[in-house]
Amino acid sequence: MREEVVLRSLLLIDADANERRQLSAIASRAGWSTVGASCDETAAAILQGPHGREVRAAVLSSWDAENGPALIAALRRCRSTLPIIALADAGSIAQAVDAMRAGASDFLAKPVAPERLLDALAAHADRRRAAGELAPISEKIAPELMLDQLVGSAPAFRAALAVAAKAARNRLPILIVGEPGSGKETFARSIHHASLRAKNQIVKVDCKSVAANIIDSELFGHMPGAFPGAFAERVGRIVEADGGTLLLDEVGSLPQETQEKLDRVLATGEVRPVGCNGSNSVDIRLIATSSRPLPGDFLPSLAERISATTVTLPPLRERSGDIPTLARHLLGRFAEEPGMRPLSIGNDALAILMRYGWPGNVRQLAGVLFRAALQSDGNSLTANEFPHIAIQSRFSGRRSDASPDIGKLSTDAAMAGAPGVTLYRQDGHLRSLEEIEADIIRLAIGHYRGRMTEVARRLGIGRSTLYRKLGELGIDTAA
Ligand SMILES: Nc1ncnc2c1ncn2[C@@H]1O[C@H](COP(=O)(O)OP(=O)(O)OP(=O)(O)O)[C@@H](O)[C@H]1O
Repeated sequence: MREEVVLRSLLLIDADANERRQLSAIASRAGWSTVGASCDETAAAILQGPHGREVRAAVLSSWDAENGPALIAALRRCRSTLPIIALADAGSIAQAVDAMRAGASDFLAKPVAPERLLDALAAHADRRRAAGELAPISEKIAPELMLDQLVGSAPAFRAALAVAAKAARNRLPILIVGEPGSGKETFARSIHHASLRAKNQIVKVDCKSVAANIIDSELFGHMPGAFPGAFAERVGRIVEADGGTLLLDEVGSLPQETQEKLDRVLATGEVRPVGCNGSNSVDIRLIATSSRPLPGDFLPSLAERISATTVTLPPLRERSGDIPTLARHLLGRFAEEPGMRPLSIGNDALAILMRYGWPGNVRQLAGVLFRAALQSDGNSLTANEFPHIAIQSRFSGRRSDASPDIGKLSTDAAMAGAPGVTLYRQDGHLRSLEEIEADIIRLAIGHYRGRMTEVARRLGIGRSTLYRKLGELGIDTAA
C-alpha cells in the first residue's frame, strides 16, 4: 500500500491554493497523492527534503513566461529527469513552445480535461510507458479539416471517408468508432462542416468527463430550483446545438437514465429541461463517438438509432502506409505556428515510425513529431530524433536500411495495410522460408506488442509451437 503512494506522489506548484486543490482532486482520482507548493523556493525545498525522491512528477498550473523558465531551471537543478507538466490558458501556441523550450516535459491548455491531465501524467511518470508518447501537446495545433483534407489513402480509411461523406448530406445520427486518437472528433467536425448545418454551431460534450449527477443538466438544461444549488435557469447543450450538430464524445459513458432521455429527444425532437414540465423543440444532428463498440448494456433503441450509420476508423497501425503523408502534413501544421519552422523528415525516420504500433494513434504521432520538431536543430528529422520509438519498433519485419525507397515502402505498406515482410534479398534472390518466417513472427510480436497468446492466435499456431519456433529461429523476445 505504501509502495503505491510513494510511486505516485505529485508536486503541484501554484500561488493559488484553489488551483492546487482542484488539481489535487483530479490527480487523486488516478491514485496520486499530492503535495502543494506556492512558490519555487517551497517546491525546491520539497524536492530536496526527506521525501523528495517520492515525487514522481510536477505540475506548474499557471505557466508564466516571465518566471516559468527560472522555476523549471530550479526544479531541474534538484531533479534533472523530473517530468514537469506546464498548464496555461488556451490560445497561445507560443506559450507551449516557450514552456517546452524552457524544459517542460509537456504543456496542456486550460481548462484541462481531467482525462487529458491524467493521461499526460501517466505517460510521463509511468516508466513502463515511453516518455511523453501519449501526451497531447500538439492538440492545440489542430485546425478544422474538410473531409477531403483528412489524410489517408488506406482502403479502410477511404471506406470510412466514403461513409462520412455520404452521411454528411442527411441529418440522421452518426456513430464514429475508433481507438483513442484515431481521428473521431476530427471526422465529426469535418462531417459537420460538409453538412447543410455548417453555418450553425457544433457543440461538443465529453460524456466521460461530466459527472453522472450533472450530465442531465448539462445536456437538457435545468430550471431554477430543480435541485439543490440550481439557482438560475440553465440552457442545456442540446438547445445550444439547435440548428447545428451535437457531438457526444464517448457516448457509451452516458448513464442509463440519460440514454433514455436522449433517445426520447431523438425520437420526438423535444427537450425537457430538468425540473420543467414543458419542453422545447430542437433540430439537431447527433454525432456520437466511441473508442470501443457500444457496451452490451447500452439502451438498445438508442444504439439502433445512433449506429444506423457507423463510421469505423482503422487504427494507425493498420494503415502505416499513411504515416509518411500524415507525418509531412503534421509537420506542415506545426511549421505555421509562431516559433516553429518548416522541417522535412528523412526516410530512416519514416521507416521507424512506420514500424511502430501507435497505441495512441494519430494524436500520439502528432505528439511525437511535435516534440521531435521542437528539439531538432537541423532542417530534416532523422531516426536519431525518435529514440523511444526506435526502441519499441525493434521487432520489425523490415529493416529500414533494406528499404531505402520510402515511396515504394509506403505504397507497399498501404496496400498490405501494415508494414510488410520483404521476400527478396538485396541481391534480388528470394530469402529462405526460415528467414521469412522469423520476420513474420517478429512482425507479429511487434504488432501485438508482445502479447504472445494473441500472436499465436493470429498466426494460427498454438502457443507451444510459437515458443518452439522462437527457440529454433533464434528470436529473442527480450531483445
Ligand atoms: N486523418 C487525419 N488527418 C489529419 N489529422 C488527423 C487525422 N486524424 C486525426 N488527426 C489529428 O490527430 C489528432 C487526434 O484526433 P482526434 O482528436 O480527432 O482523435 P479522437 O479519436 O477523437 O481522440 P479521442 O478518442 O482521444 O477523443 C488531432 O490533432 C487531429 O487533427
